[in-house]
Amino acid sequence: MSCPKTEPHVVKEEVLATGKWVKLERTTYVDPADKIRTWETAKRTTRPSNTDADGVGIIAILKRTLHKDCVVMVKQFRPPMGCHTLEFPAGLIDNDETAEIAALRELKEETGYKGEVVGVTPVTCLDPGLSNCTTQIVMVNINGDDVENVNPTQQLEFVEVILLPLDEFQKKIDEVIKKGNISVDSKVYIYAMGMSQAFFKPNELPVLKQ
Ligand SMILES: Nc1nc(=O)[nH]c2c1ncn2[C@H]1C[C@H](O)[C@@H](COP(=O)(O)OP(=O)(O)O)O1
Repeated sequence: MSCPKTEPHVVKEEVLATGKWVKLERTTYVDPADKIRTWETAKRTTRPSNTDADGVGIIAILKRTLHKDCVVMVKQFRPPMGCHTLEFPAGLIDNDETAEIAALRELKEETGYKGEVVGVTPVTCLDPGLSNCTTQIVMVNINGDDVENVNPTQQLEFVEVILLPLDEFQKKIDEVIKKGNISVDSKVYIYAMGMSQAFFKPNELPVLKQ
């Protein structure tokens, strides 16, 4: 016997606790079997009214003469993880900012580099089983030969900038992980796996397999 199919939807959102940056809600929803259920949901309190994205992540490629292209990464202590993390530069979108403007501002603040936007993703979710948090990934090229990018000055003293060659990205990340006590952002690792696939096994892309 087949179950009747309902379009699942949210019917109620109750705030259980609110902090300055984050709130906890009880979300009441109707599931596909037409049953009423609840979910514990975390939300940021800071999402600007002009966008569905909370923040941006920045894939910044540093291009310099006579150097390999490098991905600009940041290492910092993340209190929720209780350890350092290796991430793409990232940050929250300020009110009335576009993703592109936020990305160039955050890149400059966190790494000192001035970049040029070459692409931007749609709004994507980050951890949908826990939170409605969203991000747009912004692709940025940095002209490392430009005089203002030769000795970049960051504005955040607790953020360490790490340059990793694009053609060995996954290998270099694995080396960082081996040293221990650091967590790598899953977006970073998945990008690294995609790069390895593209560089070393282009004919084995899953889409080409029968
Ligand atoms: N969940 C958070 N708890 C906090 O206590 N403070 C937080 C949270 N999220 C952001 N912030 C604060 C910390 C910074 O001062 C500002 C801006 O963060 P931003 O640099 O834009 O984003 P991250 O790269 O994710 O730190 O917000």
